[in-house]
Amino acid sequence: MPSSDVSRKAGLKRKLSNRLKTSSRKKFKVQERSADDLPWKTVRIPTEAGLQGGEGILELEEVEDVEVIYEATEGGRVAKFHVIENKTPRDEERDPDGDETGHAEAADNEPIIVEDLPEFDCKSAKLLPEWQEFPLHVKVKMALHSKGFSTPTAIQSASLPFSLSGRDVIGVAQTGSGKTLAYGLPILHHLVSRPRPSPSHKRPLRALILAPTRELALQVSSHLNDISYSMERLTNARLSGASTKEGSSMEGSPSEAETGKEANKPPPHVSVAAIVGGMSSQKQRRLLDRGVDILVATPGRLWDILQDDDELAQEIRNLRFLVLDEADRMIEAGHFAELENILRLTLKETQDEEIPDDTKTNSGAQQKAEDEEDSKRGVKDDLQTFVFSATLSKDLQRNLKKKFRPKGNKKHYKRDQAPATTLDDLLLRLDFRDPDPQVIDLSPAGGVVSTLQEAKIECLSGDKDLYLYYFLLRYPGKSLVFLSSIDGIRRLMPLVELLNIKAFPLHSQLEQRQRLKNLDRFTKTPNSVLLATDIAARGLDIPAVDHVIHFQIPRTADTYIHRNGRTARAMRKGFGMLMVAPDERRVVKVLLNSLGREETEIPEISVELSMLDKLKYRVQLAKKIEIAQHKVKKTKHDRNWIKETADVLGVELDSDFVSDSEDENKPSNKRRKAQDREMAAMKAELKDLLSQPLLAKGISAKYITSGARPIADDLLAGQYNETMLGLQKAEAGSEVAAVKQKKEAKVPKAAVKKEEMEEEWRGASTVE
Ligand SMILES: Nc1ncnc2c1ncn2[C@@H]1O[C@H](COP(=O)(O)OP(=O)(O)OP(=O)(O)O)[C@@H](O)[C@H]1O
Repeated sequence: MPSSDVSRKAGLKRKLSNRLKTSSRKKFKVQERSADDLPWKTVRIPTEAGLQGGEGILELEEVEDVEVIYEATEGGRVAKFHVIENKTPRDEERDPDGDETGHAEAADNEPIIVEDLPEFDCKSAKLLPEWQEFPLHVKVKMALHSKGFSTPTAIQSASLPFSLSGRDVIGVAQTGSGKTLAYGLPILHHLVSRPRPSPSHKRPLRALILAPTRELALQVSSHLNDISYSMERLTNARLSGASTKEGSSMEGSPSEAETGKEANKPPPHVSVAAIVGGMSSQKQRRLLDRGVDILVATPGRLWDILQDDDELAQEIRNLRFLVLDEADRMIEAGHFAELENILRLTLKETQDEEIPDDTKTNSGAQQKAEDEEDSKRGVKDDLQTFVFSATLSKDLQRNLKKKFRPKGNKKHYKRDQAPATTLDDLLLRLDFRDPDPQVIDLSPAGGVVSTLQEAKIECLSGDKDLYLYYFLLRYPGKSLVFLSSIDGIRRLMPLVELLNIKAFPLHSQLEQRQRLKNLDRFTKTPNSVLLATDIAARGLDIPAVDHVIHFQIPRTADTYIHRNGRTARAMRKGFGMLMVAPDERRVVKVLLNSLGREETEIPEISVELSMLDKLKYRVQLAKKIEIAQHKVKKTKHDRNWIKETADVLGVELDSDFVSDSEDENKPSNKRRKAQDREMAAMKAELKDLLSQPLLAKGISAKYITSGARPIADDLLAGQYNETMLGLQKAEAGSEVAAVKQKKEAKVPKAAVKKEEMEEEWRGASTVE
């Protein structure tokens, strides 16, 4: 290490110390690092020095912007290294003083915040070698380490070099590939690199993340909060005068929040909040009044709040980061107008933006000149924009890029321009400050994640309930079942419950609190089922979903990709199954063709027909009960409605109607009683059926070592299906592969087709 550098920085420290001694101003500690983790740069050794090879010197390194502080400890004098601000080029442009909180000149009586950064040496301890190339703040790295994220995902690796150097990024990568942190890490890095905001100042909004659904917005905010909490926990920050905890380690000593020492706790370095519809808007407003760094919002609720909050509107005009997560879905979700209104706030104040006029073209020379002008101009101001999705059409990506290419024959976008009509139109109005936003497209061919096994079941639509029941028993696990309509969920829910399947609904007509509760219960209940509409299709990161079942066919290829994306996340295995009725076959074909795929690529799952027969009666009986229950509920509901309406209108009801419920001998009451008895009998029968073991063909339950298929060995090896005795435990994907191989190996193609067709269209059950 060249000693001149160190002594220069030591001098700087002395200067700082002197100033601090004479002032009671707020003091911020900058990053503290171990010697090995300083931003060392290799010194090029001139060839003329003649030191190459064999001289005992392999590499010389130097370091800049580091304070060396000597502390007297019991064990002697200890040197500590403080790195001064870790900035992106844009930070420097915007904020040469390194304080964008607007309170560098803090009040004299403010408390001092002290932080203990634990020894975190990713270089020498090799804790996070895979993250080494990314200049992320040490606190961010510590949090990544504590979460066990030892390797960046592909989209993170590909986008971080650009986002950390201040560029705008359009990122497309498969579902479950870590896109949230791909855009979240540069934001966290930026925020944690500035001094910790003062407790007595409202922090200005720095990042706005827009997400299409409430659940996704809440999930993104909790994901980022999680990292922020980890940073906090590992940093052990406290207000000066508070007792110091000893032995702060990489795993982190308990935080003050955990030990209840709230009084000494400074505000978090980074604060993240979500504002979404369906939750208390007063509370959300209070949150905003207190000030947050990162706001995650659905466009609808944000626009509601913005309409009477000029301060927030102003903050959005001054954002440092704007993120559109799953932008394509935001349009489908009917947030078009609100989204556009919000985006208008982020347009550059002084200059109308340009969008290309595709009807006119540029000459090559003109184009070149304008490109040069662009690159000379560099970034216009400091807003960084990130657009991420698993599905952003190639056309749109091209158009977004093209926006910055041909500058001749400019068409100006004005603030009062007519509303956008398509996603392309809308995104083209995004005011990227970067003259050449970086497009990173890592989406897999055909939209299929490599760890996803796809399959289908072809059956009559009336048989879907039966096949679904079969699937859930045959392949226990966490299953997310997608339906296209809320009515469909309302019909299926009581049926699966009668069949003793643990199921939870999720759709837009449920209250937000109930939606979150159901998601949580689904997450925590093993072998449970979530019956959901497409509000659950995008972005939700529910841990360990084993199966995605398309009970009703998705309407678009994008929805198919996003639904499937709820499983096979973060390189885990997953299974997606289409349930195709004859009249849906064409839709499936079109859908797959639009992904450049063939319908025949998706194999059929093998079904144990003998088992299906046994389940048929259960399903029929459950349906009968469900229909009868529905009838009773409806009659009750109608009677109550008539009574309530009559009350409101002050109308007297017919005496027969009023006394109906009391008179035992009335024919209608007798009928009702008989119905109740019938219902009780059916329920008892179903209960009995559900309690009986389901035996596969050739199985003897009494003599497990005999019968056509002895099951003793499977039982001993724990390889048995718990509800279907005689069938081995199996993963849904493995049975698909077996069928594929069998067909390919043994049966001539023509014969397979005929046999399959007969089976496919015969149907298995009828609804009575
Ligand atoms: N570097 C990493 N190492 C390990 N796990 C990670 C890493 N980054 C993110 N994850 C985890 O991967 C999971 C998926 O991440 P995320 O929800 O960001 O995916 P996504 O690409 O946004 O998916 P979708 O397109 O469905 O919204 C999360 O549980 C997240 O915690």
